[in-house]
Amino acid sequence: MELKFSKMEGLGNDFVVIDDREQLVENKVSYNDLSIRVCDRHFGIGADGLIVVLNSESHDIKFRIFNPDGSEPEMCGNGIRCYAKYVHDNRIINKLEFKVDTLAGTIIPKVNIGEDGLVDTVKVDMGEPILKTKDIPFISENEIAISENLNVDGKEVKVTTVSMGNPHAIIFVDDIKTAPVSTLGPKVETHERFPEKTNVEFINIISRNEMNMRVWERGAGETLACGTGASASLVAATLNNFTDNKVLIHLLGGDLTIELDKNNNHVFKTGPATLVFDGILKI
Ligand SMILES: N[C@@H](CCC[C@H](N)C(=O)O)C(=O)O
Repeated sequence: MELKFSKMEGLGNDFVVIDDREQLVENKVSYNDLSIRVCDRHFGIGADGLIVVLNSESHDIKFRIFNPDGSEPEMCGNGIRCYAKYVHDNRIINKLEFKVDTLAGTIIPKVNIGEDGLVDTVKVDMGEPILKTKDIPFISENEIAISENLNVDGKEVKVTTVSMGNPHAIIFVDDIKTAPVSTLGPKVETHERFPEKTNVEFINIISRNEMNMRVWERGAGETLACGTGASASLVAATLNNFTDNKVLIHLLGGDLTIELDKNNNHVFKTGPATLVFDGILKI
């Protein structure tokens, strides 16, 4: 079978996007196995995730995302912008704002059209952050974990935990360049107090409206950017009273603007989405 795909990226967080509304792919191969295959940077296309476009009975359209290790996370902030560009530019959805069915609930992207008539940037209503440790899930005696000690190899590391539908542990550091992303990241990701594992963000505060971020993603390793991670990090920074409600976040792959709307407690994220190339894969 020949499978059409688009290779897309949002701030260097890159994805293989496929349209399986007719479920022809799923009848042939599991999305989990396909993700392991296509995400491989040596033997596959190379990506931080596989995104699948599906029909939804309750929403305009449905989104599923798979990590390079084959696991299925609930949401992906950079991925949803690429997805919004894909469904708009391929005329699957003919609206500028639409409701997407995800494992993290309803997500609402609003696309901005560039001079070429195609989607340029996307503003996403990421919904409300989840703070209760039992819902993240993070095993803790506290209802909410703000700079709580986590014992890693005998040393205490302070984590603030937030879910944007998927789990995040935020660690504040003095220097982003020397942050122990590839050493501490995997240990926190697989720590026994995170029963569903976690994404791990390292944040360096620059001012009350600007910060640096690096991320160790669950099921993927260090990536150039993470949209749910950036959203969770703003929430964590406000919980610690380090920033105001709107921040510019510098990631390895570029900048994101994130805002926590105090009126409805929703997080809004604005950033680019880019088509890298289209291709055909034999499966
Ligand atoms: N890159 C994403 C997050 C993708 C899912 C994550 N690895 C997880 O397992 O939760 C983003 O931009 O949010």
